[in-house]
Amino acid sequence: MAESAASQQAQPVRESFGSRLAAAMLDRGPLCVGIDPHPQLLADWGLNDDVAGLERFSLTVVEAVASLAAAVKPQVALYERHGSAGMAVLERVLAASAEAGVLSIADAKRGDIGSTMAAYADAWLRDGSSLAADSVTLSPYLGFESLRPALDLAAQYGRGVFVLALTSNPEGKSVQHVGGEQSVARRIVSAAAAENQRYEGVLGSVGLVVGATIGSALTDLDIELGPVRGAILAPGLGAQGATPADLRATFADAYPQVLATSSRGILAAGPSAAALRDAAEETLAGLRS
Ligand SMILES: O=c1ccn([C@@H]2O[C@H](COP(=O)(O)O)[C@@H](O)[C@H]2O)c(=O)[nH]1
Repeated sequence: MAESAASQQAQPVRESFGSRLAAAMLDRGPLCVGIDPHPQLLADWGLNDDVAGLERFSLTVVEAVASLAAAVKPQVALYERHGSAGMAVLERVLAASAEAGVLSIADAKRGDIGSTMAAYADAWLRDGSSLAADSVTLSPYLGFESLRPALDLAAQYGRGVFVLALTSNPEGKSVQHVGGEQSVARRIVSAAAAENQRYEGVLGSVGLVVGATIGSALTDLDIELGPVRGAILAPGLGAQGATPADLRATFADAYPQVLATSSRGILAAGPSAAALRDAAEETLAGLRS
């Protein structure tokens, strides 16, 4: 007899990332603080656009928000632009986040053919890698199945992935909305739901990125997020214009799965750690009300 897809999947041996994230969201609330050390923000904080400025900026954010955010999300591009020394700072930011007890999401948006994907998975998700984060963002536009090495490694190591489904930028529609009733976004959501079947009774390791700015796209494309049984990372709050009310209207019944993420909207309050905390707390209050 043919085995079902779910029973063929490797069974997770560690607590799922979804379950760890759900516990953090229950404890602290549904906020992820993005760590995006843009040159302009470094300047506004009185820091140089160099490796020392990058490190001071990033560790200040971790220290300020680690006890009140469910997760932090360093934007990898803003470390890469400083070369290998910038990536070494990112390693220290990930280590500091783990030490401070806050989950990390490396916003790397990786995606490639399977053989190369295995190397990305090793870098971001394997125990012992200096870049290993609790989770990483992935791009499925070489085909969802090309992400297989990362999907399997995440499950094996109790880590997570967030797959781009409906991104917060206006240009995303030109790819993600294509396909009518079987839109690209809908297929990605279904594939994520199938992956999470390997988990029983808890949120699985595969989350999705669905922007807070997408308006009525879920309804227009007939997409339900509840059956995914994974966390929804929602960027777009704050600097991109979305409000907590938009999040509630957009996600409706799926709102409890949503981890809202804001970077510049909170980071603009720095460099004072107290002011950063206040900004994060104000955002959290809006998400809870
Ligand atoms: O659809 C997406 C996916 C990722 N992002 C990333 O989130 C932050 C948003 O920063 P803000 O300053 O809060 O606008 C940034 O790192 C993006 O690359 C996204 O915005 N939308």
